[in-house]
Amino acid sequence: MAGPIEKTSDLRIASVEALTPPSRLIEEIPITAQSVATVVESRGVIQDILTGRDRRLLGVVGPCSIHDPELGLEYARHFAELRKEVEQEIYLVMRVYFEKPRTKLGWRGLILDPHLNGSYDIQTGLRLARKLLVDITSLGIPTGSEMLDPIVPQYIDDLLSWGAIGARTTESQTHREMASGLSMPIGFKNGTDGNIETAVNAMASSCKPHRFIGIDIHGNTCVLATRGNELSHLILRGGNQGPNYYREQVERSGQLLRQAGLLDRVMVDCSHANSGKDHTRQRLVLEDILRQRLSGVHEITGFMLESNIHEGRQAIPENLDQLKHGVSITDACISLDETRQLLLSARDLLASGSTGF
Ligand SMILES: O=C[C@H](O)[C@H](O)COP(=O)(O)O
Ligand SMILES: C=C(OP(=O)(O)O)C(=O)O
Repeated sequence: MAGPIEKTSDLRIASVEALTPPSRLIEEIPITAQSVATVVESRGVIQDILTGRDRRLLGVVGPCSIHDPELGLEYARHFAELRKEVEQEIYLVMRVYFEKPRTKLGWRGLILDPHLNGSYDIQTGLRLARKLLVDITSLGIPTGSEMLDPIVPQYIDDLLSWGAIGARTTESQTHREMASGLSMPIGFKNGTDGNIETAVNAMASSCKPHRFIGIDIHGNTCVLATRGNELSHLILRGGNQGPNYYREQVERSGQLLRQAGLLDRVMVDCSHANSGKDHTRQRLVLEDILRQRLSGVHEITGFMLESNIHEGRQAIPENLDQLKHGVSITDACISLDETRQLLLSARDLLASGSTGF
C-alpha cells in the first residue's frame, strides 16, 4: 500500500503573505496632477539630453538610500532650490533609492525593511515609497531609482523619470527584460568587475522587445510583451580594478556603443568604485569629467553623486533613537553644503566653457 505522498515543493518557504496589488496602492495613493506634469516634462528633458537635443548635463544626485521618508522630503526641499540655481547648465534629478542590492548581506532598503529592524514589513515599505515619490514629484522634482525587484515597478514607476539597473544585476536576463518595458530612460551600470561590455550587451538587449512572465497592475501573473527601451544608456561606476571614468575609458565606451549601434552617451557615477567608496573623492571624479566634457569628450552626458543632508555614513544602531539626523545608513555621502558648492562650481565652469576648475 502506498504511504502518504511526501511534500516535494516549498520545502524552504517559511511563510507566504499576500500583498496589496499595485492598482489598490495606486488608488490609495494616487499620482497628483503636479506629479504627472513633473514626470512627463522631465522624461522629455532627459530624452533630449540623451539624444543630444538638450546640451545640458544630467545630474542624478541624492542619498545612497532613503531610510526615513521625512528626511527624504527634507532633502528634497533643499534640492528644489539647488535645481533652480543650476538649471541653465545642469538638469538635476533626485536620487530616491528604495532598494539596496548587497555584496553579501545587509539592510535591503526602505521598501523591503522600512522599520530597519529585519521585520520586512514590505506592505508598509511600498506604501511609504509611493507616498514619498508623490510628495517629491508634487514639488516639481523629478526622481530616479534603482529597479531591483521586477515586481516593484508596477507599484511606483508612474512616478519615476529615470531608472538604473545596478552593477550586480546588469547581466541578469530578468533585469534586461524588465528595462525593455519600463516607461522611463534606464541607465545600466557596468559590472562590479569593471566590465563595460556587460552593460553594452544589456543595452543591446533591453532596447529590443521581449516577452516574459510578470504581473499586471492588478497583481495577476501574466505574459508581458514589451516594446524595448530605446533610451537605455551606459553608466560607468568603476570596478574591482579601480575607477573607469578617465578619458580613455569614456572614449572606448563611446566606440563600443557606436559599434553596437547604441546611444553613445555616458553617465559617470562619481561614487562607488569610481571614488573607491570614499565620498570625499566624488569631487575629484566630477572635476575630471567636467574637464573632459569641456575639452570635447561629447560622450559625457551625465553624472551621479551620492549626497545626503550631512556627510558620511553610520551603522544602524540597535536603538533607532540613536540614528544621527540626515546621515546615510548605506554608502557614505557628501553633505548638502558640499553638494551645493560642487554643483555651483560645475555650473559656473560649464557656463564659462573654461577647462580650469
Ligand atoms: O550603493 C550601495 C552599495 O554600494 C551597494 O548596495 C552594495 O553595498 P554593500 O557592498 O555594502 O553590500
Ligand atoms: C548599488 C548602487 O550602485 P552599484 O550598482 O554601482 O553598486 C547604487 O547606485 O546604489
